[in-house]
Amino acid sequence: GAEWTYTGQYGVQHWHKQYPYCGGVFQSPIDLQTQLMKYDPTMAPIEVWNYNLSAQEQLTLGNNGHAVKLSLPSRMRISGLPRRYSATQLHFHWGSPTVPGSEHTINGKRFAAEMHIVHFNSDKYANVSVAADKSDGLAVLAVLIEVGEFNPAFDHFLKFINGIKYRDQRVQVPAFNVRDLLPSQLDEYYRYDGSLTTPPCYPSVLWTVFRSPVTMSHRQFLSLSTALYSSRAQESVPMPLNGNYRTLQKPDHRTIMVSFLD
Ligand SMILES: NS(=O)(=O)c1c(F)c(F)c(S(=O)(=O)CCO)c(N[C@H]2CCc3ccccc32)c1F
Ligand SMILES: [Zn+2]
Repeated sequence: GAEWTYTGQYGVQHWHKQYPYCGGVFQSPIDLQTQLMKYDPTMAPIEVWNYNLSAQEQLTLGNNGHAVKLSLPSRMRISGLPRRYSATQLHFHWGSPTVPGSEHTINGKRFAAEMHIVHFNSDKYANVSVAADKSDGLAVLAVLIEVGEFNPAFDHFLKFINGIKYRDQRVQVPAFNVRDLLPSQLDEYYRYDGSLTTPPCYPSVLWTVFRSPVTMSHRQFLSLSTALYSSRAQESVPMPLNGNYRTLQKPDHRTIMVSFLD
């Protein structure tokens, strides 16, 4: 898309000049603070459907200059939300090898990285582009990532990451069981109304942030946080892609619903 970055003259504090919603209300990410939380016993465990893709199928892994993005088939769905949502893509936010870079924080704790699986309200809208600016358009599953145990599920695409080092590069990768990227427990999560965390920052996202983080090994994390550039291959000055997380936004008197009672 048009020029925007995370730092410098087109960085997060400047987005609102070209993308007015970025200066609006109900923005994401936010700090998930205990004092804003309210237990909601009606929030059912998240259920995923058709996440177990076969290796015969291929997915597009791409570097769009802002994040590493994996395309997903719309038959992948989630339920346990007010409506049914179909997947469109997943992507990651990270810091650097030494600086954590999750987007959401929990009582001020920032995690090493964060994965987002973007879904759109397929009951109501034909595709994600039509849904993206509708208040009931999108639902994103957010998974916090810590450095720890090796996680074979991440290698399904990390092993191809050197094929998309530069902006606009894409490769086809064999599909896999995307459920393996999620925490084992899908019943404990935070829920709030927010926005895209990148321009155009539409306030159209029902956020579900799982309480349990997942892990990847230090080697896997180094690969994610050091392999990519936000610049194109032919550009003379390569710009490393890291720190692609937005600053924390105001709670704007929002309540964070939680599905657990501790
Ligand atoms: N953190 S996040 O989940 O809010 C989020 C991103 F962080 C992100 F990078 C992207 S993007 O499409 O890769 C690049 C910017 O549009 C999207 N893509 C969204 C933005 C608008 C749009 C329109 C069609 C398909 C996907 C998206 C996104 F929803
Ligand atoms: Zn994201």
